Amino acid sequence: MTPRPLALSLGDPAGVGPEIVTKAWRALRGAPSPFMVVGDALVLRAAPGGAAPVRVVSGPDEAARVFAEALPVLDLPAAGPIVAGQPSAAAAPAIVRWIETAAGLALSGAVGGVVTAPIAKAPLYEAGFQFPGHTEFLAELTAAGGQDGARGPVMMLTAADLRVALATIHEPLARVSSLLTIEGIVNAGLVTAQALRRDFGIAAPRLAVAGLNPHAGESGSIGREEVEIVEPAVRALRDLGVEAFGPKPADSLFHAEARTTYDAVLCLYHDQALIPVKMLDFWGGVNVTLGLPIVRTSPDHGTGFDIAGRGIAREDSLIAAIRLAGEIAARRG
Ligand SMILES: NC(=O)C1=CN([C@@H]2O[C@H](COP(=O)(O)OP(=O)(O)OC[C@H]3O[C@@H](n4cnc5c(N)ncnc54)[C@H](O)[C@@H]3O)[C@@H](O)[C@H]2O)C=CC1
Ligand SMILES: NCC(=O)COP(=O)(O)O
Repeated sequence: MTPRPLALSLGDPAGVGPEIVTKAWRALRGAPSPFMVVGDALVLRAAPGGAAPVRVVSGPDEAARVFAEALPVLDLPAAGPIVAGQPSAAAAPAIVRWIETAAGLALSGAVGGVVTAPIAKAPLYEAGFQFPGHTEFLAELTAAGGQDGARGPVMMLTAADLRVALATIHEPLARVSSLLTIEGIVNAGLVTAQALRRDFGIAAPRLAVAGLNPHAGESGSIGREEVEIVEPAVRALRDLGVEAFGPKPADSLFHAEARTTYDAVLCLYHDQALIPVKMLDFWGGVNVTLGLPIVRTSPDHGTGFDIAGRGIAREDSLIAAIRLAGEIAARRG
């Protein structure tokens, strides 16, 4: 039987997306899990790094059939001109439509999941996009879909032996403290534990919870968030059957020995989570959205406008994202 392909939204066509998608197809064309690009065929044909045979397809079934010979694309052209390295708000409606179409195909079960190539937020905001990123947009698009257990979205990044989940995502640092709540941390912990079991096959996941302040607040003398919010949240998670511990000082949570003591860290803000992942393996890192009715992964890097069009972008992180989406889709059956 031909496997259900993944839908891969092309992301910002002026970024590294078209190049890394083309390179990923070359690397994976013989692999068992095919993908179909939802994007612009003309842009893909012009991608740097060596032309790939691009085939316009009518849907996932045809994509799965042609994948070994050609890069399949569901062609939804963007308003031009598309110039590598020069993002434009004119492309925003197409970028958004590619994500919506991929999510719709996943919700209907026509594809096994969604992989998103990077978008830049600024040109989308200029065109009226209302969401901080894919994570929140996909949560909105799939809000009516059925979901067992706790509901996300929770952003997780994985690299090598490290997984980090985020209690807050794209928030200004000055607002993080006021956004942390016991309920929010408990929900993020439940979503993460559930995903570790269901999507990553870890039967009894261990969850370290990071502190916010230096030394995790030093018993309340360097900040009260740990005592008033994080500790009660960890207790509540334990009462709900999650093997959670913390708050742990974040500066000593990420070295190799510490990483053997947990299956994931629940971090309290964006850079606390993403810096260790990108330090450990920038090229192999993957962004996964947890707690949605669909599977969604993405490379850990952004649009790379500074190198777009030069043929030097690395496809490794996108390949890791495609592989992980295929694995999670297979686990979910
Ligand atoms: N999943 C997504 O959609 C993400 C989107 N972004 C967006 O990307 C835009 C640019 O963000 P930056 O902070 O500049 O991060 P970036 O990841 O685009 O670039 C950081 C550095 O990594 C390099 N780089 C990125 N991808 C590469 C690749 N495939 N191969 C070789 N080098 C690569 C770039 O040249 C740059 O030097 C922002 O608008 C941000 O919102 C950022 C992260 C993830
Ligand atoms: N820093 C991660 C990032 O910007 C990706 O966000 P999203 O588009 O996956 O929500």
